[in-house]
Amino acid sequence: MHTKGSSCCCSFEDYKLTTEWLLNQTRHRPKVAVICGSGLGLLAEGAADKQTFRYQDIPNFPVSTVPGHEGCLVFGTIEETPCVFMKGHFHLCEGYSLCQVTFPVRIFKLMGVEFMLVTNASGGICPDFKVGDIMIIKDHINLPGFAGQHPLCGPNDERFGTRFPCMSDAYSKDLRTLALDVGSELGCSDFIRTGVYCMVSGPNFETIAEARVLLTLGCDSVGMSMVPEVTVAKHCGLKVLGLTLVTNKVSLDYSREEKVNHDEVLEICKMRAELLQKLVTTLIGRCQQNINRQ
Ligand SMILES: O=P(O)(O)O[C@@H]1C[C@H](O)[C@@H](CO)O1
Ligand SMILES: Nc1nc2[nH]cnc2c(=O)[nH]1
Repeated sequence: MHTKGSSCCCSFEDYKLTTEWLLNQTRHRPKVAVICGSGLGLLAEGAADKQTFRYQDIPNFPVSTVPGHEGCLVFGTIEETPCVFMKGHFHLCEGYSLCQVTFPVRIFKLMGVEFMLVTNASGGICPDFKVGDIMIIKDHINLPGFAGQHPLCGPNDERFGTRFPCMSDAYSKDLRTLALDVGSELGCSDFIRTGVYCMVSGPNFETIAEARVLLTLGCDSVGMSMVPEVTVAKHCGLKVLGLTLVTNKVSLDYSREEKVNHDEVLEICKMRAELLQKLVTTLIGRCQQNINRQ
């Protein structure tokens, strides 16, 4: 089903088979999808009436290999809103094609999902950012995409979206405003930021020279995921909100000695997981009110 190389694409039958398999296995019909980044699987714990499927048991699904990614799909409800959570997502640096990385997004679309909340861990580039900040993503830079590593390269299936999609409004303004309002209600305004997120492939963290380039490009934080999923979500008409947790400061200065590592990333995710769960749960509840009003 998956072939290597940038023209990798899954056939519509592959998406249909997986979707039908899931629709037969669960009575849940999610309206909201939440992709949980490294160490953020706790977000799914707040759901009621949970039903869990391991990625390895779902036809055509890849499996998570990065520590901090449990590798299961959790259906459930948050304040009466039917949701589906990805406890762990996929990365280019794991060796997956972008078709595999973004495969779940089109499944969510076919299942009837309307909103997608994506979370991940990232390194803070903006000098004002602090470890533990939560950045609401207003825009992204798809660096791998500049070099043709792009989930929409290859044959375009019009059943999902247009050949040349607009990406300037990838992150819903309404959902960003809602996230800011909910953040301030929860007393988090001191560490809620808004900014531009840049994706690189990884798996190494940035050199100092690379970090300086990203700062010059206007990036506020950098990570190794999220952008392919957002791109495919926008292509197929899902509303998207991206929240990235700043788990470390990217070094911009040769005289500074600190060295980032994945354990440190997971430590900060653990510290903020409960608050992020509260933020996401409240947001989903408000989204439902928006859906009801539409
Ligand atoms: O939240 P994600 O999965 O993007 O986590 C980032 C990317 C790497 O998995 C990890 C590096 O520490 O952080
Ligand atoms: N590329 C990148 N990804 C991250 N994920 C968490 N922290 C970082 C970082 O500093 N750089």
